[in-house]
Amino acid sequence: MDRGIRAALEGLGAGVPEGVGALAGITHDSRRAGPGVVFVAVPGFKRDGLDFAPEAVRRGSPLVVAERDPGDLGAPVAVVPDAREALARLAREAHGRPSDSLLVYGITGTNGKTTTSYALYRILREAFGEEKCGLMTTAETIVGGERTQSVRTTPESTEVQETLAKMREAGVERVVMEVSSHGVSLKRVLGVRFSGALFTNLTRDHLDLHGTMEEYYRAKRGLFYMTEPGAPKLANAEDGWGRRLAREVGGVRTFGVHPEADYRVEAVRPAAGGTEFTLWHPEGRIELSTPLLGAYNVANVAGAASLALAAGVGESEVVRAVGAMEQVPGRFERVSGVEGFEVIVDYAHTDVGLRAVLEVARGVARGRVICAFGAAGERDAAKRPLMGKVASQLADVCIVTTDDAYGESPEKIAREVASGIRPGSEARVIIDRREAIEAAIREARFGDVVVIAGKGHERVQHLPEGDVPFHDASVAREVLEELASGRASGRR
Ligand SMILES: CC(=O)N[C@H]1[C@@H](OP(=O)(O)OP(=O)(O)OC[C@H]2O[C@@H](n3ccc(=O)[nH]c3=O)[C@H](O)[C@@H]2O)O[C@H](CO)[C@@H](O)[C@@H]1O[C@H](C)C(=O)N[C@@H](C)C(=O)N[C@H](CCC(=O)O)C(=O)O
Ligand SMILES: Nc1ncnc2c1ncn2[C@@H]1O[C@H](COP(=O)(O)OP(=O)(O)OP(=O)(O)O)[C@@H](O)[C@H]1O
Repeated sequence: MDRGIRAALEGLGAGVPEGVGALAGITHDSRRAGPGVVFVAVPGFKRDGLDFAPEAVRRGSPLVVAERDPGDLGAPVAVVPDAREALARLAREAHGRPSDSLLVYGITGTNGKTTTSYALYRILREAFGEEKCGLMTTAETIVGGERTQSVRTTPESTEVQETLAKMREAGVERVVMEVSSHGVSLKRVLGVRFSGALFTNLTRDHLDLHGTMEEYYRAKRGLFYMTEPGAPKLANAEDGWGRRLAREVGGVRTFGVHPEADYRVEAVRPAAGGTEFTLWHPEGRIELSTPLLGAYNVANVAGAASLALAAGVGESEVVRAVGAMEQVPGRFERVSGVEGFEVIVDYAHTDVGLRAVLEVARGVARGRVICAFGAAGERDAAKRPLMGKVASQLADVCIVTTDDAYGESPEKIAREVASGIRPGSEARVIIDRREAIEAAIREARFGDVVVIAGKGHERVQHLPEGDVPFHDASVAREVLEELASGRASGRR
């Protein structure tokens, strides 16, 4: 590790000053600093990492890497032009360039990244075995079958490289990695060698970071420029940005129901407990049957199948794996109950995601669709009324509640969401998420579908007063149990 870090610093034109002892790690977080651990001071959105350099040095960091030398830190400072880039390059070298020994497939886009990643991971598992495959998504990280919950979609470069190194050491050969636009823009995946890339779609989100859709698109496109020439690259032909990507970047092929798609989807039909469709590919066609519901999941599964075929996986493995796909945590997750209605937990947190899940819910419902949802704080505020509008168009009853408010007022966010609700719709605001879920479930009657949208697999709710444990599916289960026991004892 020491040699790798020194070489990377030299590569950045900084070098390690005389007398610095053995280097044993890299961090951007002073709370993780320690003897031998190099502290990289990143100028953040909220704070300047340099403010924490004295703490890192106190904890034992022998070297600080920063964009300027504030003087007298008590440790030498290596000055670099771009701290995030330095962090990524140092992390890659510190871990011995793990992606050079792996085949890493990056999945990007606004919606569908996690589902597409799980589908591709399932196919690779079928073809190469569980112990040879890894997965990094918003929901989980899986190393050779061992699962841990994720905190972020694409973590900082130190964690990306560390996880890839862990995978390499465990004997993993192929990795599916969900890559967020933050991951590209904030250089979290810089230095990862990608052996395949896929673009799902681009709709309004994260403009708080990117400013414009053009910049947001360019961030996603960045993944394709980091992908090896000649490696399989796929873009969704149903999406205008996807078609643009295919025109702009050499070697990108397209998938979807679009008539000119290279991997063309045809004859989509509902089947018992799922969906069937035909996928034409350059060497023929396959009939796919997936337990997932909805047109958007056809796009997700078709994308994953196309990338797998382009990467050389056999048709029969693709067909078998797609047919055996497991529940993706928090994506159209059915919470079982005995009440004669369905409760669905879904991660939809944009107007597009909400439309997608509510359309499927409408298809499943024999009665009404009841939707409890909210919008996140400190994130692109313009999507809030759009979410209210979509929910009131597609659900019979809307309950606006709190998502992750972070430091923002939940009441203010809810007002902004509710401002988009169509006049005359049946809608309520219940700020407390638990109470909102309870109200939605108590409202349901035989044949109805309750959709609890926004937090999916997540187990923490970020509120102005701090983080609290919260898991939509567990809360829904508790409410259903209360209802069942109340009914058994004659209450209700
Ligand atoms: C906008 C954004 O992405 N912010 C991330 C960024 O924050 P920042 O640069 O503003 O950091 P900061 O808090 O100002 O601190 C500056 C520096 O001081 C350091 N520090 C801070 C405190 C301390 O005690 N000691 C210390 O050394 C920090 O480690 C950091 O390097 O760097 C921090 C350190 O890694 C992240 O925790 C933080 O993610 C926040 C929590 C976050 O919510 N990010 C989301 C928006 C995100 O990244 N989402 C994407 C997209 C998901 C999707 O597609 O929907 C994702 O990939 O997950
Ligand atoms: N291809 C798609 N098009 C539109 N909406 C989709 C698509 N796939 C999934 N969705 C909706 O978006 C939600 C999130 O899906 P998924 O987790 O697969 O996307 P994601 O891109 O990983 O999201 P995030 O970046 O926030 O992690 C789903 O629960 C569903 O409601």
